[in-house]
Amino acid sequence: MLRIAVPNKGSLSGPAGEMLHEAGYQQRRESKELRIVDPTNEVEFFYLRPRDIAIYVSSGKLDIGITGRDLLIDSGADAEEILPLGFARSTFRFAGKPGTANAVTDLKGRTVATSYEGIVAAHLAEQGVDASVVHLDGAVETAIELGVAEVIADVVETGTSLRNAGLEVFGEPIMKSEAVVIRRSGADADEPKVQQFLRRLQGVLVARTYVMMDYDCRVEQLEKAVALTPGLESPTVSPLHNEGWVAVRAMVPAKEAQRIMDDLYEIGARAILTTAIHACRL
Ligand SMILES: Nc1ncnc2c1ncn2[C@@H]1O[C@H](COP(=O)(O)OP(=O)(O)OP(=O)(O)O)[C@@H](O)[C@H]1O
Ligand SMILES: O=P(O)(O)OC[C@H]1O[C@H](OP(=O)(O)OP(=O)(O)O)[C@H](O)[C@@H]1O
Ligand SMILES: [Mg+2]
Repeated sequence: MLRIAVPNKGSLSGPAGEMLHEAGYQQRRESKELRIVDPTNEVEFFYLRPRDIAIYVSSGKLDIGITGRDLLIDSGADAEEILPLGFARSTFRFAGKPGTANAVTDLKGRTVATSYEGIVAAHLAEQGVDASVVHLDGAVETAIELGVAEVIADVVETGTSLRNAGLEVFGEPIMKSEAVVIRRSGADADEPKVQQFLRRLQGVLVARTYVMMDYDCRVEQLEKAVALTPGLESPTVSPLHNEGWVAVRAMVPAKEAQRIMDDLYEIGARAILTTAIHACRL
């Protein structure tokens, strides 16, 4: 049975559960449940604190985990990312009151508050900057107002939390993060159960980002039309009863679907339809 760690709280928890559900896995019904077995798919899910997931996975007791790239790196655990999942996207940055600093090199001798001590200490060392790091569990934006630190390093998504605290980012982004699937470093990459799990999640990612497009066009326009909708492999082209016409079917990126429909119409394609993809194996 495959043993998988899933975030039990925070920004990662809801979207991770939704993705697993879309991939056909049974998920817990109550937020207090700490583990469940999905007997049909022969998987056991452990609902753990996102911060602890890399540690459990690196111990080898759990095969796979879903966590944030920033949390994985911060933990220093011996685990590696095997599939990015596209949600909980964030950037990790320094911030302070306007005018406090312009670059990481300005932090020499100063104090930085963060919940991600591992990332910050490593970044400061890499840049050769000698600064102190204070660990706080969360809401680090308030640390400056209350005099615990002059600078913070935190997750930024919309920037609302920083603005509300009267803070501004400075320096280069320290890292970009998103939810990722992890496993123990060097674990068997070809394990069939792991591969099947990854294919299912990849199927969800594709189903979320692509739509199926169908249209009819005249044979003379086919090459131009296919250039607009090349599909992932190659589009399906079928003859129509009306001579000189063909029906074309191809997957297209959902974000570009309306523009592609306009372009297809321009070159004479008609009956252009898009439909959602519910599941997929590439
Ligand atoms: N506002 C946000 N937008 C996008 N991703 C976020 C946001 N806040 C945190 N994350 C991401 O979520 C992960 C942190 O999850 P975690 O559950 O520890 O924190 P949280 O979502 O802030 O919840 P908590 O209330 O427990 O602090 C990290 O990968 C981080 O990059
Ligand atoms: O740029 P924004 O869109 O404002 O998002 C970033 C904020 O979201 C997270 O905080 P959270 O609400 O999880 O609280 P925490 O600081 O206690 O983790 C993060 O720590 C930032 O404070
Ligand atoms: Mg948080």
